[in-house]
Amino acid sequence: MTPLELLAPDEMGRADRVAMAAGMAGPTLMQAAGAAVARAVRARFRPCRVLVLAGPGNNGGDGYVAARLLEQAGWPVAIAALAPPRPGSDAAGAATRWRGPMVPFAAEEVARAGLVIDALFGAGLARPLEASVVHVLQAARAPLVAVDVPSGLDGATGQPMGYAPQAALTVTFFRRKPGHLLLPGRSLCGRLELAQIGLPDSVLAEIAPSTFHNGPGLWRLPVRPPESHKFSLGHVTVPAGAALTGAARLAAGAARRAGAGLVSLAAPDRATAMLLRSGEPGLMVAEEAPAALLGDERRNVWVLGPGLPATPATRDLLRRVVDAGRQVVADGGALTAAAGKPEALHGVSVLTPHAGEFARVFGAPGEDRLAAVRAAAARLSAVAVLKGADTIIAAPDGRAAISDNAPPALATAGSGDVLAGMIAGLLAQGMAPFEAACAGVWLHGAAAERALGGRPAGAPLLPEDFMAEIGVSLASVLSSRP
Ligand SMILES: NC(=O)C1=CN([C@@H]2O[C@H](COP(=O)(O)OP(=O)(O)OC[C@H]3O[C@@H](n4cnc5c(N)ncnc54)[C@H](O)[C@@H]3O)[C@@H](O)[C@H]2O)[C@@H](O)CC1
Ligand SMILES: [K+]
Repeated sequence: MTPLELLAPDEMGRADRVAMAAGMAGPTLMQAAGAAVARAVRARFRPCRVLVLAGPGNNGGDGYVAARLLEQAGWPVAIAALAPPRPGSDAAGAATRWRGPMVPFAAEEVARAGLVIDALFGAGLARPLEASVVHVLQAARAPLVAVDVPSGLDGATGQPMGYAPQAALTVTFFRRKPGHLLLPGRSLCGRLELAQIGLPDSVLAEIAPSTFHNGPGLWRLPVRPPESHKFSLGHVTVPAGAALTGAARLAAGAARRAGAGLVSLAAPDRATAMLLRSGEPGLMVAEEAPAALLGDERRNVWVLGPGLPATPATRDLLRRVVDAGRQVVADGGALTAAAGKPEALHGVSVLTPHAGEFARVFGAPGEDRLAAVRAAAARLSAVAVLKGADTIIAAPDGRAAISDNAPPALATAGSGDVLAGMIAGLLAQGMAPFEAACAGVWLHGAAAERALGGRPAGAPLLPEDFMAEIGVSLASVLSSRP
């Protein structure tokens, strides 16, 4: 299985140094990295005229090794060096073993190639590419294979520093980097291959990675003991607004399917209660004012926001629920009601903003969304989930996870309400907030994937449709576990 830890470029550099201090030789790692690139190229492409663009650092060094091995395999290869490696460096060692043709670092050379290997910059990227380098990269007509990352892509954030080329294939080493999963990095990498180059996993003990690829290996779903009864599996309460009752119903339906023992909607008035009762038969509808339900401590988790208005009343309700010691998943109206006032959300367990809501509450996240979500989680001592095609989940203790299994079909109204309900349903059964949020996000994507059933990932999908697949997705994770 692909390891779940993700290493930012500086952590990767530390891993490298730890291994070297333990006696691992730099040239050995470089040889293994270059060999992995050559192997991936040979597996995916037919022999053709290869041009390796080599930078001055170790990324370039990997390129020299790959060039040599491809040439030995009979491929026509040339190298265009942007700058020579620093004398005495591992890359300089790799360069001296290259006996094949060197060509100018020029657009015409790139345009003539049948395959371009981009070994300009990897983890050592320090500033945006110069315009002349961008010009050369943009001349490529052929597929581009990136060594470690497409040059210009910040491996920590997934954002190009200005420009990064579109790769058909990216070969990275030891562990994936956050930028391989975060957008637009994930798209720019094309197909991603992870190669092991001899670095032992034990170096991770010193790095203590805190960023992970979200997947079932990262959390454990609650398993119902035989003596379970509905009251032992939590009670999720979802206050509904008078308008947008559908949002609350979706959240409540999702909480049930995620396994909460009891789920009830709280109606703001009699007419809304009637409307809500016409929904699923298993959903309970309370007609008391939400605050009157707070005395019942078995109502352990509240979903606040789907379909609630962004008003001071919503903010007050959130405060009362938190002060009563209940867990809260804050979404929609509850988030917008905290626009510019993040402290209004203090005490919630999980908040699930989309990009717009995140910006309203905390300000625009900027280039480094991973850092911004971590900062939001730390600031509120809550789990923060920034929803999107590359949902980021961060815990106040510094852990973060990146999800990449959401099909674009999930970009539809109601999808977020379902997610908030799923997370609440998992929390209600006793999962810890970070694990519940990660599991909810992943199962949400998995349910959508199932609902698509082989249709294109961007095909339209109704929340009702993928909600029906939550139970199966959950069951398949449970049954794949010993
Ligand atoms: N475990 C590891 O960390 C391993 C790393 N390897 C390779 O080493 C790479 C990292 O090597 P380095 O740390 O030498 O870094 P890079 O090779 O990514 O680049 C560093 C060099 O590029 C220059 N530079 C940075 N940005 C520039 C820009 N925009 N324009 C012009 N010059 C710029 C720097 O001044 C420095 O000379 C990885 O990406 C990977 O490909 C492999 O060799 C094997 C093992
Ligand atoms: K590169």
